[in-house]
Amino acid sequence: MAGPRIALFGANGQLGSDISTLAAQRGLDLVPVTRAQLDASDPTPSFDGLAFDVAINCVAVTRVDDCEKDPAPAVAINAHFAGRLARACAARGARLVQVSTDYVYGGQAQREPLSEEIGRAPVNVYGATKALGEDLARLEHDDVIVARVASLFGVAGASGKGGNFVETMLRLGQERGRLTVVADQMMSPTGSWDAGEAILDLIAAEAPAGDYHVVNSGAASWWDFAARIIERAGIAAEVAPIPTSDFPTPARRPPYSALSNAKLSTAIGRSTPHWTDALDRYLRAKGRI
Ligand SMILES: NC(=O)C1=CN([C@@H]2O[C@H](COP(=O)(O)OP(=O)(O)OC[C@H]3O[C@@H](n4cnc5c(N)ncnc54)[C@H](OP(=O)(O)O)[C@@H]3O)[C@@H](O)[C@H]2O)C=CC1
Ligand SMILES: Cc1cn([C@H]2C[C@H](O)[C@@H](COP(=O)(O)OP(=O)(O)O[C@H]3O[C@@H](C)C(=O)[C@@H](O)[C@H]3O)O2)c(=O)[nH]c1=O
Repeated sequence: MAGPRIALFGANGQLGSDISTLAAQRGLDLVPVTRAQLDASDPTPSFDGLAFDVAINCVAVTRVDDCEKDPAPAVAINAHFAGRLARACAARGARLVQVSTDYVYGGQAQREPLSEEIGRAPVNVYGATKALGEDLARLEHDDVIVARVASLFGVAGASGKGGNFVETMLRLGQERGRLTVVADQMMSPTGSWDAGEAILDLIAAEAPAGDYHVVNSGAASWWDFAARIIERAGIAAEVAPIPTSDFPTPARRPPYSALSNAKLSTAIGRSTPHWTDALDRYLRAKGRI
């Protein structure tokens, strides 16, 4: 076993399961922590018996519309648990990698890839609770890396969502033959495998504490993303672009949350693959191409 001992909270999730696999491949000393061992909604969670040098927090409530309808679980898990874990890290002198989201943005005017310098402006409860989680973690501890990932797709699928956008598009494309997808929301599609690689690289590089946009290269609208998924999987379905006003949802989505990953590239000494490359690897892993 090499390097620091890493405790991975949310180890069974979409991102967590890829990080577990990657850590095993790299021969890292990783301790998976799952819901069965620790309930993140507990106001007094016990971290007793857990020894680690770095914690990665992949725990979250990820159903964006549910957060809007009932904020309480997201406030407890996305926000307060991050603060509680940060306090436990501070007590141990351990670094915290707090996984966050592009949905901390959305209210800003800028329409070019956002750097870490721009102010956060969430437009929904999920994003607001993730932003609060970042803040509470930093209040409790100096040594926090906030790793903002986005629009994740990984082979396990998000356990909270019961899948991911790629699987939804593949299913709807086969069932309906015609999809309508919003073309006026720009973001950074990101394979959870590549996000996991970059997070482990940040840890290995002992990158300075602070915020990092941990995303694949390139930006896309959800329509661009859907059209590419359907085309690469060879599904005979039309993908029609629509405005957000034609797809009402309980929670607003950011009109623009494409992220610049230049700071990440500098920190880990490489750029991340383009999202189309990550999508091809995902579809291959799923036996779709
Ligand atoms: N999915 C996405 O598109 C994006 C996700 N993110 C962020 O990435 C991170 C990982 O998300 P992802 O892997 O996709 O999502 P998942 O829903 O797959 O993972 C969430 C994890 O949180 C765990 N969890 C939820 N509630 C509790 C609880 N009460 N106690 C203990 N564990 C709990 C889940 O456990 P269990 O497996 O037992 O349910 C799961 O392991 C999160 O921080 C999320 O906010 C950011 C941008 C995009
Ligand atoms: C299924 C579907 C969705 N859409 C729209 C709705 C929405 O605006 C957009 C994205 O859809 P979803 O609801 O699947 O995505 P959403 O749950 O908003 O995804 C977000 O999840 C959280 C956890 C994050 O942190 C974000 O980075 C982001 O990945 O696509 C269509 O236009 N047509 C469709 O058929």
